[in-house]
Amino acid sequence: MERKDEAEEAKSKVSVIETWLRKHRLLYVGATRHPFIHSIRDGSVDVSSFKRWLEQDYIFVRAFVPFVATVLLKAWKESFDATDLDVILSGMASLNDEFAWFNKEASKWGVSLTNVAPQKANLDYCRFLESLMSSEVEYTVAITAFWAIETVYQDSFAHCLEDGSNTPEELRDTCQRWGNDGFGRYCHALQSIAEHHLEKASDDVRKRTEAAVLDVLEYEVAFWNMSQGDT
Ligand SMILES: Cc1ncc(CNC=O)c(N)n1
Repeated sequence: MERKDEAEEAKSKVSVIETWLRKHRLLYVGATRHPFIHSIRDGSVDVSSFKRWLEQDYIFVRAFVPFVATVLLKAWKESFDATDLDVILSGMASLNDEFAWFNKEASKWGVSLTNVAPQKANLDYCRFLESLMSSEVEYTVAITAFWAIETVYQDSFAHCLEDGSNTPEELRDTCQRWGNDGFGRYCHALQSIAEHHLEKASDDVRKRTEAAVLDVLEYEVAFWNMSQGDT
């Protein structure tokens, strides 16, 4: 029995991304099971924290669009697989809907999205996005960072919709936005694309991609901290 398990394990080679997720498990869990997410899931969330998150996230997503545009540009230049473009474009299309959603959500909560000052954790994260927009950053680095950014939200908000969660009705829309199955499939598609490029990448590019993923996870933790008011 044991022998067979070992043989099975040897056959299914662990992917680069899976290896990183195992290696950096604590940080990944820190980003996707943050106290802010727990508070949404158990219904104890502080309304002012949620509103702060909403205001700040709108600013972040404004900066995220040009980042995704540069990922699209790199895919067009550096990837010979047309599905890369299709998947990234579908991500851009959902960002378009997201702005309409932010406006609707803001009016529901009595929040104004204009004239919000970005907080430090947000500025830092946006500056990091901007650094990834440089044409000197390889497509492999950029698409994998993109996957990580989307996946943190997918994993976090899907957790708030699982059986046994106690997410308040008025927050379910937010959780659905990123926690729905379609968004989950889109994140998997991004993961396959990233993995495909990582398999072919040089050690140097792989190292820099791993560092970028770790940066993303750290910025996400800081972003949740900021939302809770502990900047
Ligand atoms: C801070 C942060 N990280 C990831 C996402 C999800 N991507 C686009 O919406 C987001 N909205 N905000």
